[in-house]
Amino acid sequence: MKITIIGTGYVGLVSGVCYAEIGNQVTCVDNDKKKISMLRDGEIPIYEPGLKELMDINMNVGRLHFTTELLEAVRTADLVIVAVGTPPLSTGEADLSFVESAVHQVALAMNGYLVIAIKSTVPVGTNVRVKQWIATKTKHPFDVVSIPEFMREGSAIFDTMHPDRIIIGADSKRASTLLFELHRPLSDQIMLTDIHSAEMIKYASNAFLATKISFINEIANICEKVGADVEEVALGMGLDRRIGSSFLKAGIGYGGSCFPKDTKALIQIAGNVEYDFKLLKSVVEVNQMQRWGIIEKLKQALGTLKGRKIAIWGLAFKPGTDDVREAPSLEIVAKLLELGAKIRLYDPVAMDNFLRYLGHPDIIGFEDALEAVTGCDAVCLLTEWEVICEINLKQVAEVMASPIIIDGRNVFDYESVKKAGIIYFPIGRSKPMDRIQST
Ligand SMILES: NC(=O)c1ccc[n+]([C@@H]2O[C@H](COP(=O)([O-])OP(=O)(O)OC[C@H]3O[C@@H](n4cnc5c(N)ncnc54)[C@H](O)[C@@H]3O)[C@@H](O)[C@H]2O)c1
Ligand SMILES: O=c1ccn([C@@H]2O[C@H](COP(=O)(O)OP(=O)(O)O[C@H]3O[C@H](CO)[C@@H](O)[C@H](O)[C@H]3O)[C@@H](O)[C@H]2O)c(=O)[nH]1
Repeated sequence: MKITIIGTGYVGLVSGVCYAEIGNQVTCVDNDKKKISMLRDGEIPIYEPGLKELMDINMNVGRLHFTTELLEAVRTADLVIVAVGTPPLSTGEADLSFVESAVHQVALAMNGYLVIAIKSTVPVGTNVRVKQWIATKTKHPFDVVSIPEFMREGSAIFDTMHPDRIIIGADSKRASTLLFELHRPLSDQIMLTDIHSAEMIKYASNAFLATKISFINEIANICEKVGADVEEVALGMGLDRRIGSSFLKAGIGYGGSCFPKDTKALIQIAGNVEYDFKLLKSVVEVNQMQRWGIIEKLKQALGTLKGRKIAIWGLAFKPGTDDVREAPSLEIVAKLLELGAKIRLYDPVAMDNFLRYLGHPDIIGFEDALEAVTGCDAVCLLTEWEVICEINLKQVAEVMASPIIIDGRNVFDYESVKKAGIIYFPIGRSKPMDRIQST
């Protein structure tokens, strides 16, 4: 199948590479000339494990191409997939201007029947508007299909090649058959549904996962007060198959380019039809509060933070990516600077992106996790990179001015930190000794 993808960001690039890998001819279009020139030279603008290797293979066999020439790419395609961004507006609503502009360009380029599939995350009802936008610009016949994307950054290739399910929202047999054929090699769990439901499945899935995270974070906060251990609680809850163990990891809350934006957008979608989505509003509020737990623990450990040297381990919103969009690290570091702390940063891949958002004379970046904590009064672990989880805690204790770890991702166990002589503040875990005493 000849596929043209408009928008070569995380989703467009990973999808393009994977569709090529299963034998399709793929052209990825972007209006960012610098990005396309990099990609043509075989360089990738993002950090995503396994992506470069798969991209090289498919470029070398001539199945994967990059261009800024949308018109030619649309005219030669059996299927056009739109994967441009839908960032949040200040109201929380999704900004659909990139989608609107992209489909206008597609409509103007059409020279016959075309299936246009929307992969961008768009509010319920958008694809009906997309049809209207296209119809005003072309006389050629077309179908619009919704194919929401569920990949996670950091494991995007695996998620795309082995998806739990494919959702196809369509109102035309011809179009849904084309999309079904494309995805058949990837999954035997393909659900055909109407367009509105497909759009809602995407938001509802992200909102549900975000709810699980905020739920376990509140349980963690209660655990701290009643002498329980949230890691034990999550393990015990997850053994119930109706609950499941995933997305029950307590910490500093969710970040990234999707959960924060999509939860707020769903609150708006509900609000637009006069429905007050109380539960989801609380999920967002709990998530926002959760990151301040790190600052509270630092104050508990050090008293004032003015003039203190604080190290930050991990800046990306999760391990496996260089993405810092809506990462808790941004707000936590900004708050620490406001409180007068001197910041030492370490992240294996996200440092440059972070400093682009938040450069400051009181911030110094390091290329080594141990160097970053040397001489520091405390370190806050914000992203559970493997290299940080496996650090030699004894060495950490030796080089720090005071060996204090605030563990925002609960990666260390009490025995190891105790042996290393570290003063340890995890999230939602009371010390085993305290638990024994409280029984
Ligand atoms: N990032 C993820 O993990 C993820 C996962 C699932 C769904 N989504 C959704 O997918 C969509 C894309 O997300 P992303 O993270 O890939 O965004 P992104 O910002 O990384 O990439 C979007 C790309 O589209 C390009 N673009 C914008 N307008 C264009 C136009 N008119 N013509 C050609 N190119 C254009 C931009 O230059 C950019 O390269 C969003 O709606 C997002 O919510 C993202
Ligand atoms: O138990 C957990 C699981 C995740 N997180 C945090 O939640 C955020 C999101 O993590 P994850 O879902 O793994 O990454 P994303 O790449 O944002 O993927 C989500 O958002 C994408 C964009 O919509 C969807 O496609 C994916 O299905 C959905 O998982 C990160 O900050 C994690 O640290 C937790 O705090 N606890």
